[in-house]
Amino acid sequence: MDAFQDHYPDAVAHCFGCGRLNAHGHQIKTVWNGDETVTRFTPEPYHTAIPGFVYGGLVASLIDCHSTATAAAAMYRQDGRGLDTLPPFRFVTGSLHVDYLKPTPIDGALEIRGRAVEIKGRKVVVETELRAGGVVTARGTVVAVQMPADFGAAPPAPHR
Ligand SMILES: CCCCC/C=C\C/C=C\C/C=C\C/C=C\CCCC(=O)SCCNC(=O)CCNC(=O)[C@H](O)C(C)(C)COP(=O)(O)OP(=O)(O)OC[C@H]1O[C@@H](n2cnc3c(N)ncnc32)[C@H](O)[C@@H]1OP(=O)(O)O
Repeated sequence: MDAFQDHYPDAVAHCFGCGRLNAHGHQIKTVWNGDETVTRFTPEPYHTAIPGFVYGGLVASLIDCHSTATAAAAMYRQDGRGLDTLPPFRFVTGSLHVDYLKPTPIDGALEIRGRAVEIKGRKVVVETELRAGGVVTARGTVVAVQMPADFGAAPPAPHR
């Protein structure tokens, strides 16, 4: 199944967390599962905080990009539009809040699930949980805001 990020136009596909054109990034892939969205990501040994556990910044960035993708997808779904239709909805992070509930083990796949809980004007609030081995280890809230027209005016980053 196509992931949301597969539909991002090239000009906005360089994000470290979710850009398919960023060879050094996470390149997360998010899909619908009913009313929720799901991303799976397997951390590498170099994503370590304390040996055996995932660096909190990685957890935050997974929640961040999963949630901005969820915001865009929720807006398309609300408008009854396909992901390839124009004009594209482009979201950036206005606010990212993460509660680290338990240490996140590094030895296995992480599952990130999100839900749009508010859509108002250009703003979507997304609540997201990250699980390791079925246990919720972090919970996040993201306020995603549709990009102002001038935000993406810079040329694409050179990393491919
Ligand atoms: C399913 C997809 C298919 C295809 C999609 C197609 C295209 C999508 C393409 C690409 C996606 C784009 C890029 C990749 C995605 C994500 C990247 C990952 C995330 C990041 O790495 S991204 C970098 C970090 N990010 C920034 O660099 C933002 C810097 N910042 C700003 O550029 C402005 O600050 C901005 C734009 C955020 C707001 O500015 P603004 O002037 O537009 O805001 P404005 O005042 O109009 O507010 C409007 C409503 O948002 C609320 N609001 C605003 N800010 C808030 C905050 N901080 N906290 C709580 N609520 C907030 C207001 O309260 C109001 O809500 P209300 O109406 O309810 O009062």
